[in-house]
Amino acid sequence: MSSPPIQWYPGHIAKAEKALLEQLKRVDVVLEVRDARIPLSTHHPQVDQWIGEKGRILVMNRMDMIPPKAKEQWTEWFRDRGEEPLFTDAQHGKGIEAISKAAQAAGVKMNQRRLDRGMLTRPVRAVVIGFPNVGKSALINRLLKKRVVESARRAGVTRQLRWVRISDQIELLDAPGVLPNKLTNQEAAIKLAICDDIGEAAYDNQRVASELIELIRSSSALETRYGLELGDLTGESYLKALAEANYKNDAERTARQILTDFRKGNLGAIALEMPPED
Ligand SMILES: Nc1nc2c(ncn2[C@@H]2O[C@H](COP(=O)(O)OP(=O)(O)OP(=O)(O)O)[C@@H](O)[C@H]2O)c(=O)[nH]1
Repeated sequence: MSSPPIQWYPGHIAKAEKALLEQLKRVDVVLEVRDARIPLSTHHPQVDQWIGEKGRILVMNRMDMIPPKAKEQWTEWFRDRGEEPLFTDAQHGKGIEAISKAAQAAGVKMNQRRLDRGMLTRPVRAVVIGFPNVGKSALINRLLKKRVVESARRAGVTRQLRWVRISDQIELLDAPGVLPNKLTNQEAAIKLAICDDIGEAAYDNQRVASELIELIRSSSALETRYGLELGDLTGESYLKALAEANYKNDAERTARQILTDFRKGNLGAIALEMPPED
């Protein structure tokens, strides 16, 4: 199919990047949130450079949306690279305690360095960052144990700065940092669009749904949900066939339905990315 590439608007990128750097300047520790369904595509190539020497906690959110096996394999893959991913389900409040503990541990290290330099100790300062809609606000609310940050299904609802206390030892910026994405890698852009992690980019639902069909073809999720065999059909042909069978030939409505079903978990727990072979 020859629809235009998925793009974000350059003005947004410059503005988002500036806001993000302002937030990062103020903190000791960064909670980097990724979507567990697509841990690589929700990794921003510049994030390591932006975080620099600060502590980083790697949060894999939406763990409820991937099979336990995928979680195990990703954990092993990241550990082989010296990283410890912490899996959360911010919607239902799972795995949150481990995040607070990790932030606290980072604070202990920071305060040891301060004491070594003859300075007073203070609470560790942290910020949650990640792509649009990965669950940053939901995570902040869970860390605070209350709903103070607006958490919405729409991408891009995040606002400005305020410190909130999670405990005696941790202060958190209540507004998450949104990672701007230039979307130069189209394969990643499509996965972000499928997962609704793309913010205000424009894209073609039918193309994105066709790609989703291709990506999940080895599972029986589509047959189970829609009662239509995939067989050897391409994603595009399956979309057409399903539109004809169930949706009065309306391919656009069919595409939106498939995407909504995937995003709501109606197709089951599916990882769209698995650790790459070495
Ligand atoms: N199933 C599931 N849904 C989640 C999880 N975390 C967040 N959500 C849902 O994902 C949607 C987006 O969550 P938000 O917390 O608003 O995401 P955000 O990253 O703050 O979004 P922006 O403000 O747009 O950058 C909401 O509908 C949440 O309820 C999770 O772990 N599992």
